[in-house]
Amino acid sequence: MKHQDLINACQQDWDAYIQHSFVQQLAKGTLAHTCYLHYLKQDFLFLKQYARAYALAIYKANTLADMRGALLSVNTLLNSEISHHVSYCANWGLTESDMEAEDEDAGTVAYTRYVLDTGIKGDIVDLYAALAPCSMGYAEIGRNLSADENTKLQGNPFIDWITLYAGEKFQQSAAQGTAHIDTLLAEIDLESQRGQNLIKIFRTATRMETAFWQQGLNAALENNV
Ligand SMILES: Cc1ncc(CO)c(N)n1
Repeated sequence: MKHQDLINACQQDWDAYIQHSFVQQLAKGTLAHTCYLHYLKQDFLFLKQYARAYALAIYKANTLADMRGALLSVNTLLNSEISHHVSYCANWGLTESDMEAEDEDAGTVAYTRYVLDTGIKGDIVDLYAALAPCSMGYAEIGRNLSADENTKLQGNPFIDWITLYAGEKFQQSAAQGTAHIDTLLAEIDLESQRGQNLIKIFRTATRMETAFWQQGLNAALENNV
C-alpha cells in the first residue's frame, strides 16, 4: 500500500481536516484573533510533544538509515520549526515562557498522547501512520491555499502562516516524509489486518487534527485567551 491508500480509506475525515472552517477563515483573513492566539499557544505545546514522538521513532527504528532520518526530524523540530514558531509568536505578543506556562488543552493532550501511545505500543510503521496526517495535511492545506485565487494575500494578518506551509522548505520536507512512509508501507497489503489497522491509526490521527482546529475555534466561546 501507499500513503494515498490511507487518505482514500478515510476521505471524509480527511476532507473535514483539510477544509475545516478554521482553515477557511485563515485564508479569508477573518479568523478571530482570540482563536488564532489559542491555536498558536497550543501548537507550541503540540510541537514539543511531536518532537518527543520523533525521538521515539529513533528508538523504534530498525535500520541505521531510519534512525538518522528520525534524528533529522527531531533536530529540525527543535532547532528550526519550534524556534521559528517562537519568533513568529513574538509578533503576536506571545513569549516562549508564556507558551511554556500554558496548560495543554484536552485536544492537545488527546492528539499528542495518542500518537505517543500508538508508537510505544506498536512498531515504527504504526508510529509513522499516526504521525503522517500532520505533515501531509498541512502540506496539502498550504498547497490548496496558495493555489486558490480566493485566498486573501494582501492585508491578511495570517499570511505568514500560509506562506510557511505553502513554502518550498515545508513542502520539500513533507514530500520527503511522505516518500519515507511509502517505503515503510510498500510491503504491507491494504486488505490485510495490518493494513486495516494502519488505516484506523491514520484516521484517528486525522480526526484529532480536525479536533485541534475546532479547539482553536472554541476559544472564542470560552474567552480563555
Ligand atoms: C496540530 C498541528 N498539525 C500539524 C502541524 C504541521 O507541522 C502543526 N504545526 N500542528
